[in-house]
Amino acid sequence: MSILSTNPLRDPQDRRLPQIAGPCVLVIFGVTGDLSRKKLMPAVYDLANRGMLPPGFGLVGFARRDWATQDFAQQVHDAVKENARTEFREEVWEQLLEGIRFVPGTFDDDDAFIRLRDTIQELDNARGTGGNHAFYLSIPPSSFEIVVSQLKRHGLTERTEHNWNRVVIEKPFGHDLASARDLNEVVSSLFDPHEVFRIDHYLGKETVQNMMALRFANQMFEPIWNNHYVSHVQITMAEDIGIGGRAGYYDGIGAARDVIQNHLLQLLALTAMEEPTSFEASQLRAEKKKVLAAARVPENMDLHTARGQYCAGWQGGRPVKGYLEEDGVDPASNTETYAAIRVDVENRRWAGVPFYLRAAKRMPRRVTEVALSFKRAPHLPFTATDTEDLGVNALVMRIQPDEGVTLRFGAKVPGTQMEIREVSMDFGYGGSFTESSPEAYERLILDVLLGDPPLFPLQEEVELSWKILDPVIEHWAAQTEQPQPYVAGSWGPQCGIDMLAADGFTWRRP
Ligand SMILES: NC(=O)C1=CN([C@@H]2O[C@H](COP(=O)(O)OP(=O)(O)OC[C@H]3O[C@@H](n4cnc5c(N)ncnc54)[C@H](OP(=O)(O)O)[C@@H]3O)[C@@H](O)[C@H]2O)C=CC1
Ligand SMILES: O=C1O[C@H](COP(=O)(O)O)[C@@H](O)[C@H](O)[C@H]1O
Repeated sequence: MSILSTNPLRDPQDRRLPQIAGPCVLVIFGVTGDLSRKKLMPAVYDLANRGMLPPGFGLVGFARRDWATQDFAQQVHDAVKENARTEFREEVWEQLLEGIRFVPGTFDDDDAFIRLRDTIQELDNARGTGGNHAFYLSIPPSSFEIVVSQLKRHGLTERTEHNWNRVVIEKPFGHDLASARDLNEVVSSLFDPHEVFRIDHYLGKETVQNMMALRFANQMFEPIWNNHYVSHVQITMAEDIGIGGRAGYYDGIGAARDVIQNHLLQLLALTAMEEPTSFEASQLRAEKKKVLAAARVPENMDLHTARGQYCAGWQGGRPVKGYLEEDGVDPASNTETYAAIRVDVENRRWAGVPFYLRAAKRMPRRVTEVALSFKRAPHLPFTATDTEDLGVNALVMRIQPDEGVTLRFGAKVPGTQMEIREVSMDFGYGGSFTESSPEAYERLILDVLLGDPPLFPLQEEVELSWKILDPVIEHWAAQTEQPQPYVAGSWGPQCGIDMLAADGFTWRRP
């Protein structure tokens, strides 16, 4: 019996549910890595549990550990038990298990790719996949090219009109504009554009998709969504964690390339774009592209950018025990773990409204939000004392972890005086919906298997984002001093505070 037909989590009559993927094999390169363990394998299980995967689904792991399929299956099982969103059901697991295989090898090992091809063929036959394959590259960006070339070399990119082969590439796509173009040249020589899925998992988040619902399904926000009313926008992605065991990837990449180039600029694009004519991939991407093409960091980068590196504290006036002592980090590394930039969107709607983007590790708490701060009312018929605690009006889209939307405004404090104080009106997912949000990777993996592209950035978006960021990275690379230290658990270095103060603003403390 299929997972679908036994699944209590799925109501087959519900027309709003996304389609179910057809028979296929998903190959994950880098299955022993952090992302695969925490997100990808649990997402595959959750999809199976929700009835979104077909009975003929196969999962192949590729990594350099000398594992047998049982070892890999155990790894998937543990990852699922630890990180899946839905309850563990033995019958779902058993059915998934039948399609699980493991291929040990390194990316430059031709024999390993021959074994991979044989394994996929065996699964194609056993599971009736019709020769449909998705190759997920959850690997260091420096290995994207070699893996894609190996797929081609071993005939794994061949398709007919009856089957499909798709490649899923994790971010960051390149480390600057030139390398993104080089990588794209390799990828597009082997895959057609509609076969390439560049993942930016922020686009798979419910709350990020809700930004479009909030803006375009309602009448009341649009009239104030422009430079007549908005004074500035703050986009924050703060993480309380450090780099964990990911020094090999993170050191040399840093916060700006890791998340500003992709997640935060995508959030900016969704905040600033015009209404798309539909949510078809081409329309949505066209609007995002216009924003990214109009966005730039102002020229004075000493003033309008800031970078920092976390430390544990200070001793004798010097920072101690921080990022530089993490396992695998170059002790002289100038990689930033805090990055903040001002971006101006040079078009009629946003002229004069700075967008401030900040991303950092080892902040006081994990929070991602997009906050629009509004201008003050042109006239206040109150005394200055009445409005001492008024603050500025703000609309905050809380992306995570406390998902929802907050509106901040002034209200009269009960009593005989006309005293105004800042208050909040909150929408929270937990309180308003009984439906649970799928994890971003669940949605995105399903979209890959369905061949549904709107939530995947195009190469042009990737290039436009590098065009915005490259001058900043070049500016920082030319600096002789280290990124400014900040104590882990604080809201970042002084230069970040100064960056906003120069424009007369302060960072929100979410
Ligand atoms: N971790 C996260 O939270 C996120 C990560 N990403 C992106 O996902 C990708 C993977 O990240 P992450 O999982 O953190 O990285 P990890 O360093 O944790 O994992 C990398 C994986 O690649 C394998 N690998 C590396 N080199 C080779 C090689 N030469 N041959 C075979 N296998 C190899 C590793 O195998 P082995 O175990 O043998 O070393 C490991 O399985 C990156 O592009 C990253 O930007 C995106 C969003 C979030
Ligand atoms: O892309 C990345 O995102 C994670 C954070 O993801 P989130 O969904 O938990 O916000 C970040 O830790 C990692 O450095 C980065 O590569």
